[in-house]
Amino acid sequence: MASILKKWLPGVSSSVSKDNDDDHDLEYSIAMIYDGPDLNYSIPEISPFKIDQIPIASVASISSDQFSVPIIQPIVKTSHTTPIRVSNSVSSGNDDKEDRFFQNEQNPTNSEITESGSNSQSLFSEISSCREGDFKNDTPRPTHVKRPSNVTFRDPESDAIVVVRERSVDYPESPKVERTGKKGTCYRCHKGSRFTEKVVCISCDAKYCHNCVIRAMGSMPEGRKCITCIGNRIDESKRRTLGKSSRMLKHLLSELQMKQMIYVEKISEANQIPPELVYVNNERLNRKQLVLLSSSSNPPKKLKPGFYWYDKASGLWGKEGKKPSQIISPQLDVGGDLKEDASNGNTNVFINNREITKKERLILKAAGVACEGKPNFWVNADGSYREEGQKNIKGYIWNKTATKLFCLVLSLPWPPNPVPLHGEERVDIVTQSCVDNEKIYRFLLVGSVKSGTSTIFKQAKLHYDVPFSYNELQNIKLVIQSNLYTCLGILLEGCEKFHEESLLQSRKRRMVNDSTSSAENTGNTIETTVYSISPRLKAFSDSLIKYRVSGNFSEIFPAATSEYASLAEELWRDAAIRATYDRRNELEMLPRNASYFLDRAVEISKTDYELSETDILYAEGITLSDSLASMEFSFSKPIDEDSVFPELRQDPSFRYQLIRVHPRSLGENCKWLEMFEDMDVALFCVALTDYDEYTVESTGVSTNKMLAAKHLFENMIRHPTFKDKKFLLILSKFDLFEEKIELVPLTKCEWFSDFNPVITPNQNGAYTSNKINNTPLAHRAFQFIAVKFKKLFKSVTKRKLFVSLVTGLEPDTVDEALSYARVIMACEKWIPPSFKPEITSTTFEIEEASSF
Ligand SMILES: Nc1nc2c(ncn2[C@@H]2O[C@H](COP(=O)(O)OP(=O)(O)OP(=O)(O)O)[C@@H](O)[C@H]2O)c(=O)[nH]1
Ligand SMILES: [Mg+2]
Repeated sequence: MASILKKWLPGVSSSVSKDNDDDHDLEYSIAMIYDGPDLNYSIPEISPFKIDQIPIASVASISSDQFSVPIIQPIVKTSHTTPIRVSNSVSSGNDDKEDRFFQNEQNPTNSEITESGSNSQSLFSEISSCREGDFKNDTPRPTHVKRPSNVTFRDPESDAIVVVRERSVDYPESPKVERTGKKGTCYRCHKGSRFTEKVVCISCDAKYCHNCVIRAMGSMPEGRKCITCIGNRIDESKRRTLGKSSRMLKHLLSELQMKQMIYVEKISEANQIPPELVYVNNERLNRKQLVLLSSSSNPPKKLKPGFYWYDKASGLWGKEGKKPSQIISPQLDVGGDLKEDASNGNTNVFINNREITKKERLILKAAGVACEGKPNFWVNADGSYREEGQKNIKGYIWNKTATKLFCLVLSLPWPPNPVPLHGEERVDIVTQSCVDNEKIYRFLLVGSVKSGTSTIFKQAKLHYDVPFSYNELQNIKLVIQSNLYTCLGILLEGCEKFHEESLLQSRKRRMVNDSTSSAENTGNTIETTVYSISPRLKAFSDSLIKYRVSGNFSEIFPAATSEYASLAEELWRDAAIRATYDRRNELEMLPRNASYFLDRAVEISKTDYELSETDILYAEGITLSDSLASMEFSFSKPIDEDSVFPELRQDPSFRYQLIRVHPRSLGENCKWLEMFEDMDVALFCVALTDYDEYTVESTGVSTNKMLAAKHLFENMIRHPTFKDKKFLLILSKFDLFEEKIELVPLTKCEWFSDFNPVITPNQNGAYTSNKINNTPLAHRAFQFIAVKFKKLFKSVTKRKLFVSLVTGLEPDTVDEALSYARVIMACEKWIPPSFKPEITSTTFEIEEASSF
């Protein structure tokens, strides 16, 4: 490239550098120095990274097929430049408007561009003489748009003048921290040198050494950011490093903590691209469109603020004014209409109304497409093309080896799945995936709050022999130990409440009895003392109540837990607490398994306390932060020999991953579900017992938990990333449900108000309360709930919902549910539609039409 320039312009020296900014977009940045009589610009050899600092001389990123004689112009700032072809009568209306759009105080004035030659001058003058106010109103003007720099060239083939135009989005920089120490040292302790390994804050660029990083960044709720930067946007130049692991952090954090850090760094709201900085086909995106774009099955790679064009029919995608860089998911409802000049092609050949570039024309030729005349091809996502106005498909662009070769050579994108899947080819692919035992199949486990997802996750770990990590066990221990004190706190609160109630009652009685005998008063005094805690335990009880309020264990109980164990046990044995525990049904907050742990207070508080399997299962949670837990496993047994899925008989070699996410981590309206787009089956867990329970939201509104679960379910199945996913509904806590349904009618939940089991007499003519047509009431109610969810799912997705009944404390039911998920996935993935057997929609069949 440099030698070509020298040949054409003897007075011009140049330096050429590769711009590796985009995977598919290898281009050359050229800095030119013209040393002619009128101009005296002199720039030493420059590195591509310093291009921005060059005050004069044009630095352009140009494609090899689009220039002839460079004419030098001053520039203000360059990051990306875009060649557009214009005729002497200057640009089209749209170009006009766009260039007006770029005018601001930074623009070079007309006088600054006089060196550009008369053609380009008149062109530029005409563009810049348009008033900014004329710009299209429906596209809001970004407040931080940098002005384009322009370079004009003469096209060798057409003699037309080519203007290289730049458009880039500007945005408020994240504040950079000021270094107080020497260059290369740690920003906190000022020790070390530039060779010391450091972790960099993705927002302010501060760098911390091994000793300081945790102190400076704390628990990293938004990933690698200083505590003071939490909530700040990230430095855009670091966007590509988001979610990348760091060697130093790997040593400092546990595997799980590392995973969580990576996860939150990727999903935190503050770290996302502001949608208003992304333009597609000249239209600014909103949050919904950005999520749609980035959660599509094939999203733009390394998306960053900027201007892009997108061909919705074919999925072709590129930076504005440039050749396509990728083929993304087609038919996404983002951006405006594709413009003819979106990629600045100059070939007279059009694809879906866009004039293509010369490189693309080569691809068409390689695919055997006749490009004579001024053809306009309609190209679909599968590569099929037809000529404008014609019905018949003329052929496929992407299924030729030559096309692929040309795409590789010309750095043009190649579709992710170019072969049309039909006939024999499809069967080959099916067979291929069956032997592909390297791949991991992923199940995402999500559920409403306290639906039992952690219990299922832990049960699966125990059942499939997946060891708990040291950290997980420590976390569970900590949860159990702090729960012990939480339960005691709940009991104490209850105790106080009952004490006050009985005081009030005895006062009332005393007033009534004042006129009667004094003997009865003695009895009332005894009643109030039942709920009085022994004075010896007063200080400890006060601390427990404080802990209930603050939730900060180490602050309230600074010594080791073992120090308080005997006090905890003594309190648990106290008569007042016992009397309160007898009324535990009135204490909503008290977990059912409280006595299991309280009975063993001393043992649990010991430092060498060893967890049993039951302890693990009964303990709430799996991670302290409750955000994300993941395990890999293999099924212990293959699918039955007589199974309809022979492909799965070799199954033990396949690996599966179960990922449990707390709904809180999915954000409002499950917006972060897009992170889990590569999941094979979504397991949605609902506790059957939720139907008569309530949750109080942050707004103070109390909502029925079953309706809250329904709401979460709807959000998930409507989410663009999950709308085509297989769903398995897990209805959990069946053991508790069996007990509850006998006492509390299902109609307590308004969604189930039409549950009206027809109770028919048994063979002896007798009516039994707990059996309907010989089906236990709990099963009938379960089926009713399952059908409610199935109907809801069908109405939204037009597809079938699979349902499984689970008791988290029973390993077999958990195994059954996960095995069922495997069958559902296998059926979807590997069995060609024509061979697909009908799988039942529940682990045991539901008669949808039957009366309840
Ligand atoms: N009896 C019984 N208890 C269960 C069952 N499943 C869960 N539990 C209990 O219900 C409580 C909540 O269960 P978790 O597994 O922690 O529920 P979760 O979905 O993780 O809830 P979050 O902490 O909100 O995420 C725990 O005390 C469990 O021991 C079950 O099938 N039967
Ligand atoms: Mg939990």
